[in-house]
Amino acid sequence: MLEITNLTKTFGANTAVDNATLSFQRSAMIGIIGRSGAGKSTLLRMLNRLTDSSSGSFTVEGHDMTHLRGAARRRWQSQCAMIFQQFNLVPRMDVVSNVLHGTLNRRSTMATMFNLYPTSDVHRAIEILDRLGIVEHAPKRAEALSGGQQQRVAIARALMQDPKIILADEPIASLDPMNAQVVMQALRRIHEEDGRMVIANLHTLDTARRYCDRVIGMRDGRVVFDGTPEQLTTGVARDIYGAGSDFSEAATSTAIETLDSTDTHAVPA
Ligand SMILES: Nc1ncnc2c1ncn2[C@@H]1O[C@H](COP(=O)(O)OP(=O)(O)OP(=O)(O)O)[C@@H](O)[C@H]1O
Repeated sequence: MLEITNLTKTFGANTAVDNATLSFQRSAMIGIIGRSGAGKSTLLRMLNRLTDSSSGSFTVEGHDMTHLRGAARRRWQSQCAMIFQQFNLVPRMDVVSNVLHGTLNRRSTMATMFNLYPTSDVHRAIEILDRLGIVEHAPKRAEALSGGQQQRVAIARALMQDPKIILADEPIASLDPMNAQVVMQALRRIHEEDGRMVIANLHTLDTARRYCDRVIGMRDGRVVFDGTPEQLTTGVARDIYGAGSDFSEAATSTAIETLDSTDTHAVPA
């Protein structure tokens, strides 16, 4: 369904993504790993058409998306929703209105100016919030929610677009381990239950192994690994991260702890 061919992005003399060629025949949950500056964000931004590529192309179901302009580009952007590390919500606006912003591409300027949403969209927003386990927060300002809850609002906003693909750029990098787990489980469920493709840039190996069907490793702009979580051995990870024999997986890892460890702490009487 998604074919990426020699996709390249240069910034001056710096090649951020270097001839990436990847084939995605069916929907999957995909993790992209690699050290800071490897080109992971730039790759996602090219797919979403937030950034123009310098050369190469990508097609979705045979249609070239690389050179779309204007309304066609905006249509594509609504089919591949993007989620960011910093959630990108409107902090003072209530949760439901933030979610309804996911329909902006479909609404007229007048409707947007006066915050007029069809009742069916409001109902759908509530349903999606319920599915993500945060419906009780619907009337609150986004800024009153925890980081993990805010990221789930951002996922809800993405789902309002009914996207084919969800691109997540470091979706859990700002979250504590428990919230990270909840957000990754939400993304996994969306993939499994809806059949949507999820491509997530992840900064921890254990998260990629645990939640993804396929892992792509990038180093210095190039795709240097493309395989299953089982194939992602410590040796392979060392190559992706360009580390020496002293490489420790823990250095890339924020292993998700369970609440069990905190349960054992005695509570003072
Ligand atoms: N707008 C830009 N202008 C100039 N250089 C850029 C721009 N965006 C990215 N780069 C450069 O492209 C390279 C790849 O950056 P990118 O953000 O894609 O990497 P990354 O793997 O996502 O890293 P991180 O995990 O730190 O976000 C880096 O060298 C970066 O400095």
